[in-house]
Amino acid sequence: MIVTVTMNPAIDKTIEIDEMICGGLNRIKAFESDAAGKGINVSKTIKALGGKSIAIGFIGGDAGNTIKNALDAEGIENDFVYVDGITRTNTKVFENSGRVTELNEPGPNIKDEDIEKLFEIIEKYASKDTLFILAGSVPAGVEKTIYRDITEKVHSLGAKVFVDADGEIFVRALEAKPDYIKPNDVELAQYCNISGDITEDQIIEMAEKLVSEGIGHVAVSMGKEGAIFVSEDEKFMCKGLKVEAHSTVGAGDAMVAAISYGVSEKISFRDCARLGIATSAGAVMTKGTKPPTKETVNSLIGKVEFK
Ligand SMILES: Nc1ncnc2c1ncn2[C@@H]1O[C@H](COP(=O)(O)OP(=O)(O)O)[C@@H](O)[C@H]1O
Ligand SMILES: O=P(O)(O)OC[C@H]1O[C@](O)(COP(=O)(O)O)[C@@H](O)[C@@H]1O
Repeated sequence: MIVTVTMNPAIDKTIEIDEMICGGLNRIKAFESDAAGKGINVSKTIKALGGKSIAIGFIGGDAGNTIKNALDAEGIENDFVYVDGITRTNTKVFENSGRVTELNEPGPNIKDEDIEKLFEIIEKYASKDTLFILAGSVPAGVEKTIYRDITEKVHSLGAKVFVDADGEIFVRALEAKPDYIKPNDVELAQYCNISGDITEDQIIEMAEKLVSEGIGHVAVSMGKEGAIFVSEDEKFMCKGLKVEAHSTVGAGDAMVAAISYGVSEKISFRDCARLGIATSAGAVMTKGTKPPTKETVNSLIGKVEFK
């Protein structure tokens, strides 16, 4: 069973404009809204791949209900804690040049009692057959150590954990040795205090170090360049696929989803990587924050090359 935990869900509002006029009037050409937030995107992509997951986390207000209704409509099981505040809206501005500007809101205030309820739900699902996906930022009121604490709790119940986060939340999560992580190259560089571009050799070196410290599997995504995958037994790089890019928002979540789905289907790490590259490339081809169809993924998977 896969359980996605989204502390800070969002309605992603994708806006298309010709060119951003900062400090002036911008006319919107087209817009669309999607139920999102990292774990929710993972659940939607797992569904698109033919798998099942349960989406949990905090939702509130009309935006929270919109997210729940969207998941219900897609047949994605969910078990949220309802909070007093309102689930955020994240605005993604697309310009003709392809430049994307993301404006992510902080999210509602979470109370201690909400966190306690979430832990009860988490413990309910935690068993040796569960893979938890802890993904994205955390809203106000939630300590940056929360992913570490959840990882320790569910590890003690035999479950596995996949962390996709950045900054302090990521650093603190590593203390509990998650089984899978997927930083992107920029996040990894930040973690290693590398200013400027991180090289492939530096990524491999750092991923190997993390594995030697007890992180089970490390996938480092590098945008259109592809990704590097390291575990105790294996190390390989996959080139990014050449596709017509519409929106890279959600590409990382698509990779997390594909690897998690692959793990739940007990396929090899190499095949998880192959599926991750194909699914994330497919996600880039969709507009807004939408997963690719299974047909698109199937049409891309044979094109994945290992280096
Ligand atoms: N322009 C692109 N063309 C093809 N694949 C892409 C492109 N951008 C991202 N991807 C795929 O999506 C994966 C995740 O993208 P990345 O931008 O690194 O993640 P994140 O969204 O977490 O920052 C990449 O490893 C790659 O496989
Ligand atoms: O919780 P955060 O870090 O603010 O990120 C949330 C945002 O990231 C996304 O999940 C997309 O993430 P990726 O592009 O990394 O896959 C959006 O749908 C959402 O608005």
